[in-house]
Amino acid sequence: MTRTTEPTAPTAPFGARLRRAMDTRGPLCVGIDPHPSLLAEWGLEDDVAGLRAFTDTVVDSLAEQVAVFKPQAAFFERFGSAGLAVLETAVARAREAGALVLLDAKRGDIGSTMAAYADAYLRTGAPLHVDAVTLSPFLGYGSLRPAFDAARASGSGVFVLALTSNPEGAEVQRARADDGRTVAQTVLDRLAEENAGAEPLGSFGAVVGATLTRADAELAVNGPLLAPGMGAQGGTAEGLRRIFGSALGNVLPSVSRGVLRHGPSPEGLRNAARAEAEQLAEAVG
Ligand SMILES: O=C(O)c1cc(=O)[nH]c(=O)n1[C@@H]1O[C@H](COP(=O)(O)O)[C@@H](O)[C@H]1O
Repeated sequence: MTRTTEPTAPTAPFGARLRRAMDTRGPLCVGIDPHPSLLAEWGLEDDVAGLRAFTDTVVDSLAEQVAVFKPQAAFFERFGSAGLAVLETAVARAREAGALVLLDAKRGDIGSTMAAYADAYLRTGAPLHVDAVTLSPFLGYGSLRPAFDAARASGSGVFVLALTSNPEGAEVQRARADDGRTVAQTVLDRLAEENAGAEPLGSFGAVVGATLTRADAELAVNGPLLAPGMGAQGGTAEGLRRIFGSALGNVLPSVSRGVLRHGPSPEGLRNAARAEAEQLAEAVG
């Protein structure tokens, strides 16, 4: 009988591993969003074989170059268990090649169910264990506690939605609580508590869109700030300086379609990711 070996927990916490990846590979996250329209542009069918070819090409082309991949779970879930199998393989291959994997799942639920999500993504040895996962705090920040606990135990990380890149987000996220703080600021303040004392960087990040005009929030959470919305949604490298100010050093800009539309040629993908990284280094440095 063949025994499978349980992977050991990563030695360093996610924040430290992310800091090292951003410093050595540049602060760029490439989203893996296999939209049906992109599959068509790549000459692929909108089926599991097309999904697998697309995902493998992105991972094989960029895994030694980019700091972080962010697969968007929805595009894999569209295909049921076969799609999840593609995701599982991609996660393993990306991590083997030295890239970190942030699964964009935006999970959020009552605490007891949150514990099951944490078990799915943040437990060492789970089939879909990733380096970090995106979470939604809108059932109450405290409901995410099982995910923080699981992440600490396995050296993983989480990114909590604070100020999202879509225009509809503001009506919830900019709403003010009785103490005058916005909902987003309450999330950011709780993350700062979570990351207190962590060096060189905490493992618990916030999502702050690259499309905002201004943050109008205190962003010093001592953790990473994922900035999606670059490219296709209008976010620019120059805009990051305006939004993030002195927190710029902790920003992980994320681009999906802006890079993916340069495939299926591996060279095209690599050049696009390199160009993004250079622009970012110039704007952020
Ligand atoms: O959590 C995210 O990644 C996310 C948060 C947010 O505020 N806005 C946002 O666009 N995203 C995700 O980032 C990706 C953006 O893709 P592009 O617009 O193609 O770069 C999608 O997978 C979105 O689901």
